[in-house]
Amino acid sequence: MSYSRVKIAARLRPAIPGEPHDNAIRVVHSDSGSAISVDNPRDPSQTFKYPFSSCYDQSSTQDQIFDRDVKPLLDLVFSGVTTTVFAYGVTSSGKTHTMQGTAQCPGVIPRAVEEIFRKATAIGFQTSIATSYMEIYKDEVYDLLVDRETAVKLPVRENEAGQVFVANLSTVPLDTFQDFNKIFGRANKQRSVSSTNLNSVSSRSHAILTIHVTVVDSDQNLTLSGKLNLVDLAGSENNKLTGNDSTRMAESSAINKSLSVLGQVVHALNQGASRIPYRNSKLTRILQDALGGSSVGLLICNLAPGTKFRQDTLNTLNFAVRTKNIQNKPVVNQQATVAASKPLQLPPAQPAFNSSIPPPQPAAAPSAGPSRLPGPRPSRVPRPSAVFGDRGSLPLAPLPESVKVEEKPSAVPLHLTEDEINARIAKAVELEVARRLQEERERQRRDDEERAATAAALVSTSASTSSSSVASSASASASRHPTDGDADAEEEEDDSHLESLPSGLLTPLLKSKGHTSEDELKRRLDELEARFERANKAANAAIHLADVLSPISRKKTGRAYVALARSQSQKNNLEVALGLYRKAESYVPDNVKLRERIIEIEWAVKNNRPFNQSQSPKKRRRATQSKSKSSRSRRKAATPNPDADDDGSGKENVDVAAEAPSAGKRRVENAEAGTPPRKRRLVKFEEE
Ligand SMILES: Nc1ncnc2c1ncn2[C@@H]1O[C@H](COP(=O)(O)OP(=O)(O)OP(=O)(O)O)[C@@H](O)[C@H]1O
Repeated sequence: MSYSRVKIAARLRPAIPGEPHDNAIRVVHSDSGSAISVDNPRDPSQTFKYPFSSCYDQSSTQDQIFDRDVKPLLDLVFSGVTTTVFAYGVTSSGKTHTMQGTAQCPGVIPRAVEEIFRKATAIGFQTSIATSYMEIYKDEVYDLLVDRETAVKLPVRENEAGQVFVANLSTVPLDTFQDFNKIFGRANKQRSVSSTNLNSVSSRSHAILTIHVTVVDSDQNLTLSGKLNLVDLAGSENNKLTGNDSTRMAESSAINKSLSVLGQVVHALNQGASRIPYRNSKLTRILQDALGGSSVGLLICNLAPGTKFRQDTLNTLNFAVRTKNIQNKPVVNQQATVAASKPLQLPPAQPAFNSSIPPPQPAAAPSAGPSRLPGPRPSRVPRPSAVFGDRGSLPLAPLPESVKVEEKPSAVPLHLTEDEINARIAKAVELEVARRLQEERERQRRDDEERAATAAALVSTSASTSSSSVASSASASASRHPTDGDADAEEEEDDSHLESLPSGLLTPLLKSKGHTSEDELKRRLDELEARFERANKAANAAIHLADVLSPISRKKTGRAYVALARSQSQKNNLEVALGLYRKAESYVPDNVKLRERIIEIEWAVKNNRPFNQSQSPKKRRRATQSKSKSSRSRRKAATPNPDADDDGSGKENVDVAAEAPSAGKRRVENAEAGTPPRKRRLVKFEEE
């Protein structure tokens, strides 16, 4: 199988009037290539370098980007390959400017369509061009080629071949570039935009324009169906900077959520995960083909200049680095051309985005004919191809080796008998029923996931009185690592992301609300594990529950076990506590403090010694506060407290590993000696 990686182009926009600008983000060119250079926010003497094959600086022009990175892809479209160009970046970084541009400085979209018309004329073969245009606004899909007033939410569906398509999306045949300009201009007025502090015309939706190109070689009896998807993503937003009101906030949260899922998809693809969470948002579902599918991809990373945008820039660049590794398996969509025959009325089940559409009407001689909008939706029923004169074989661009040629069955069956037609209708009905069942299953799955997320939160509530501080410490920790980028941080924030958890698994944890007794918590945790074991057995798999929970759920489950363990150790049931701490460790294996606690209790059990439980969280907090007042009083306040790490909430046991790895190492070493680990550790603290 041949692969094609997503190509990356980075573009830094100039500062716009009134915007403070500095040199924190730069484009550098050297003998080894070009790169984006960003000062390290924590240490300005250091810089991060992101090398990409195309880096455009603030003086770059629209035609430079088009000529160098987009134009070469158009040959592929004429060869029957789906190609996707998407602009990604924080709000106001120049995505719409790059993709749409202005009348004076047209962007990638008008340039690409103009070039497609030019090529269509030049190749001298029967070529038809059509367009569809949709926006994803608050995770709903709308057709931008119909009147806004009458536009309805469009469902995203999958056909029997597993191809995702937007049902009822109109596809408008185009005769000339001028036709396109009119339609595109009108549609853009319908796109959802608003003014924010960062951008007076900020896009509030993701816009996906598709140009369908169908080339017919009647001599070879071949029809090639290529597509160019041009995607202007909405920008990720920091609500503090944008000054969003409640409506904008709702839009912003939908934008950020879908971009977060995009990050998760890219992350999962890079990890080679068995399940890629395409279905978690409409954006990723629709872009599925461009991300690890059969499309050739170009990601344009738009960057805004200056220190103000530095963190966003790092996030964008980290996303680009991950996207660079995605491998697509491009295919040529070709099918045998069929002679004209009586059109057959079949239910519209043709994918609108991810697979070839039926050939639209052949392009007529250029004319400034009336626009097809807002007339009735064009039919999506396959149209017969016309027969053309002898022109030899198609002068197609040589295909890269990575592109696989895929024969598709003819779009229009010939000479069907009535029985055959009935059989097809029956099949279509069956498919529709199957689709509805699938939708129902999908709905149930989503419900289960929501319940699972609630259950995980319930575990947390039961286990910890200060779980919110865990969340804030987790997010603080994420923000402390600028190069970690958006995808990881977002993944951590998404509590409900329980990847391959068998459905209904966490249901027992939902049974009662409010206060959960220790016994009840224990019972539910046992039930949770037992159910998982059963599911595991049924699936003949040897997977541990911890392996399938999301990081957040793992932490929460670990925390629940820590709470139980702590309670047992307070009652001096050390062996039981030890077992529970070990359970907790299986969910958070990297936690240094938890490991240390286990060693301490093991030591106490082995030597038949009591184990001294910690102070209450309040006391410990007070002790910590007084610590900061003076180093002298700190020594007194921190009276040798063997449990200083454990406030009973279990929270510290799941978040500190990254903070104190060296301390943890030191303590483990101590534990191997013959004296109680606590005392030795305290000596160490005194020494410090
Ligand atoms: N290369 C450029 N040269 C000149 N001006 C630019 C350039 N790129 C962007 N701009 C200007 O910056 C502003 C923001 O650009 P644009 O609207 O394209 O951002 P965006 O990333 O699409 O934002 P949003 O996500 O909020 O829609 C606009 O005023 C635009 O004209």
